[in-house]
Amino acid sequence: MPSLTSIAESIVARAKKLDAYLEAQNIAYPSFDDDTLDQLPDELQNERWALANDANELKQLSRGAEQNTLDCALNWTDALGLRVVYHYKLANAVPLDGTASYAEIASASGLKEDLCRRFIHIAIGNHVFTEDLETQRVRHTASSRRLVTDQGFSDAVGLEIDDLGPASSKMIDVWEKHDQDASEPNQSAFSMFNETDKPIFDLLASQPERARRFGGAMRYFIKGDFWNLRHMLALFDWSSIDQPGTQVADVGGGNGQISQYLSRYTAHVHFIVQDLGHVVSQAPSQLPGELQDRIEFVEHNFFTPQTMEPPAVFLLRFILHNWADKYATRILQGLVPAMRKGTKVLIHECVLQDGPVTDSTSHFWFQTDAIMATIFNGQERTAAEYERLLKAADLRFVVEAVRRVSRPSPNAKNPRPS
Ligand SMILES: C[S@@+](CC[C@H](N)C(=O)[O-])C[C@H]1O[C@@H](n2cnc3c(N)ncnc32)[C@H](O)[C@@H]1O
Repeated sequence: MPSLTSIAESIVARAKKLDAYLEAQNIAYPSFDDDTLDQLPDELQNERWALANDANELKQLSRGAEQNTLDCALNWTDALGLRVVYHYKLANAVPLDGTASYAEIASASGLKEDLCRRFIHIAIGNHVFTEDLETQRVRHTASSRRLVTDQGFSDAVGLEIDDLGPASSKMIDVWEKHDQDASEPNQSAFSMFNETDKPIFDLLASQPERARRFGGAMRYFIKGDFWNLRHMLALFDWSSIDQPGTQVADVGGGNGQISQYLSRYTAHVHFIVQDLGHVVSQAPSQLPGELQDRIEFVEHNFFTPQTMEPPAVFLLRFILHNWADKYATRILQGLVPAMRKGTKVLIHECVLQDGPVTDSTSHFWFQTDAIMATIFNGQERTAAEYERLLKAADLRFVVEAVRRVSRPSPNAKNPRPS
């Protein structure tokens, strides 16, 4: 382990680089009121996340083993503070550029004044709101203000804090009930918490506001660079199959947005987007006219054997992580009847790193593993786990390559080259 001083020196070196850029561009230093680091160029965004990781490591070392573990154990109190803020829309009760008294916040939100004060004070510990010392009036920080001004951000916070976090409290009960072998999507912690035997999307289908929030949160998350579709171009040489007559099956391809993107970077490939009936019946109407003859939508349940002529490529993007091994294996087995020697299966997923991961950037993917477990009984996997899955489906699958995009923070907003 490096000395505290050397970690601190790394922090100083990184901070100097960021400060130098801000100064040269006449941009204010970041504050809790104004998150100016969002304005950093692509090449400095990675420096920013590295600074955060170093700072986090130094913080954890200086807090020490006990306090650091207790910090983790006490996370629920901060989550509760944020949940109260979210639930009662306390951020909306404070003017964007002014202040509000606790009485005014109480009257606008419907939450009793003393509860407003207590839980806003908890949130202030995470720089969600601040309070003027003399007047005791509440003022926004960048975080609380964004809850008001950015619906997607608010949806993302709400989904985690109001829906998924509480549902995760049932994870161990699910394991106990199913001999630690829970694989059914309708027996997830989410389903148990919501006292239903429906899987998440069936339940949300009858709850429009929750479904809207889920969709809003997903759209917010995939604005991050990790999900930028241009990575699809770097991960596979599409020109190698771009000949007349070539077909690509986009399995679970939704409304065809991936195929649409790829069709703009190929001249000849014909894309067959497969999904459930209710999805493919809506999708063609959203297709731009010039792509009508490049992209076809076909109803296909991926748990059933493929009946199409063997395509050059089966593309599975963010499909397998929604499913436990039992089902992921079946999805892969379903491809086999339409495979010939040389047929490619492109699995585009987050691939967990092997071994211990402590930096907060990579740790995010282990957090998504917890999310997959909670809502679907699904999971994120390492490369070795994907290989095991493929071999369990059919011993003839051969892993040719595992390609990773450079590892920007999943929440980084600015696109950067892969
Ligand atoms: C997480 S989304 C991924 C969509 C797309 N591949 C992407 O990367 O944006 C999962 C997709 O699988 C589809 N799906 C779920 N169950 C399915 C099934 N049994 N057969 C075919 N598609 C299914 C869903 O409708 C949805 O479009």
